[in-house]
Amino acid sequence: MSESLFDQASERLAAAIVHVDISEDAIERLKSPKACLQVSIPVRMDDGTLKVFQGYRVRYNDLRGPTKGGVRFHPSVNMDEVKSLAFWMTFKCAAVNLPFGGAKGGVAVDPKQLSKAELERLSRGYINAIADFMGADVDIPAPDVQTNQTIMGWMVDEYSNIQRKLCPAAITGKPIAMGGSLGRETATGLGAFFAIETLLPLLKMQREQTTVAVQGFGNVGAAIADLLSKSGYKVVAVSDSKGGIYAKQGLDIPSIISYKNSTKSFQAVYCQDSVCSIVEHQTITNDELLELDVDILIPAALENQITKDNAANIRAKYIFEIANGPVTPAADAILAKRNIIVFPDILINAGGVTVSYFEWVQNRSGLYWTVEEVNERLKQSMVAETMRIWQIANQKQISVRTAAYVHALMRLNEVIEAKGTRAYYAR
Ligand SMILES: NC(=O)c1ccc[n+]([C@@H]2O[C@H](COP(=O)([O-])OP(=O)(O)OC[C@H]3O[C@@H](n4cnc5c(N)ncnc54)[C@H](O)[C@@H]3O)[C@@H](O)[C@H]2O)c1
Ligand SMILES: N[C@@H](CCC(=O)O)C(=O)O
Repeated sequence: MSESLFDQASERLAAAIVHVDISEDAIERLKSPKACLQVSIPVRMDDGTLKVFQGYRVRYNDLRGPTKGGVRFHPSVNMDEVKSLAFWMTFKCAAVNLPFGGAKGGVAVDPKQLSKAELERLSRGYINAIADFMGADVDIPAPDVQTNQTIMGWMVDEYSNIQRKLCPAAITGKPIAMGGSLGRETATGLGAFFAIETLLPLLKMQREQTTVAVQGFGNVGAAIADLLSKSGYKVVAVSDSKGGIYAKQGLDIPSIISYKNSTKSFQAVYCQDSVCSIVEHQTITNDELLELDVDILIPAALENQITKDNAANIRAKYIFEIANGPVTPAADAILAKRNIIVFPDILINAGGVTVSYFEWVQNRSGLYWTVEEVNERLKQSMVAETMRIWQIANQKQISVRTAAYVHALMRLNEVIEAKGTRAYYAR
């Protein structure tokens, strides 16, 4: 039987616990989710028919604070995936020292097949179905794959209607007009950028000589490609679910973004002469992108992209995981033997949830920050946690991924110890 995504996620914990002085009780607590909810969401479609969608929310662990994590709208969403994503959120929030536990949610749907009105009804229906499971002190949703500010706006409005009061801190990644934080939309990409910039001199690399390929050109993939290319890195390849483009001399990312925004189609980017004329390029498949001979490979789409089947073909020197779970444990082992260093999701993509935390703080204090303040605080956190995890990896001679889990586990263990046995129902 093939390993489930959650089995794969759990392997990360097993690899880390041998390097941490942590009690058996604490390990047991972290092996399974606190609560898993599956809901049916009836939605009236524009043609008058009723369609029922399956929704999920997993609160993995709330030892360090209210659970936190995004909501994904994608046809392949299922309980195993949501549980794994919630597990990663738990370790991510601890790795960057946010006072949150981990959660994740999702709906099995292809949002591109819905009209805007249907999408709004589904988003509101999802919140209606999980309303008793969430709240600013309980569980705080946010954007993830194929959800965005607009959807978060509908969701927080629905939750506030149910509670009969404004509840801005119950959901992050909202429109600015509804209490969203400046800088949240680009935060995941910017956080990853700060991590890469921190590591670059340690890896003895220079921006202008560094080639980069980015898989996924959505909220986070486009942002990191843009930041890197504007800072002098040579972004030679980008892709979305339908395929990608490659140019040895580097792509003009701002033009590609503006072209994609105006045509609403990434595919048009590599089919239209106007962009072909900006820089000569060739089209490539996603598989080809992953196997390009580049310095840095950035998977920024979905999980399970680098597996035992293609790990031997990866030619990048470094992999920075912006997607959650893009490299499987079996692939990790193959990459490690080939001296390819993987910088893990729970560190590299933590910028998004970090600025979600800033948004929650701003909502609760009623005092709003400038984008400069947001970005400066994000930078301080990403630089400090990246350095610490890199040091742990070097001191203990372990992978950077295991070091990130060790770092998170030490913080989780502290709170488990501090709470004592009263945290357990059975003694
Ligand atoms: N949005 C956030 O705040 C945030 C924060 C941290 C991590 N992440 C993670 O980053 C990843 C991307 O999230 P996003 O918010 O950018 O989603 P998005 O929906 O905005 O973009 C996803 C992109 O991936 C592409 N894609 C989908 N399947 C693909 C495939 N098989 N091959 C290549 N490209 C494919 C899509 O076409 C799209 O360009 C996810 O793993 C998500 O969990 C997101
Ligand atoms: N979905 C994002 C952001 C979560 C949040 O902001 O709560 C993640 O995977 O980190």
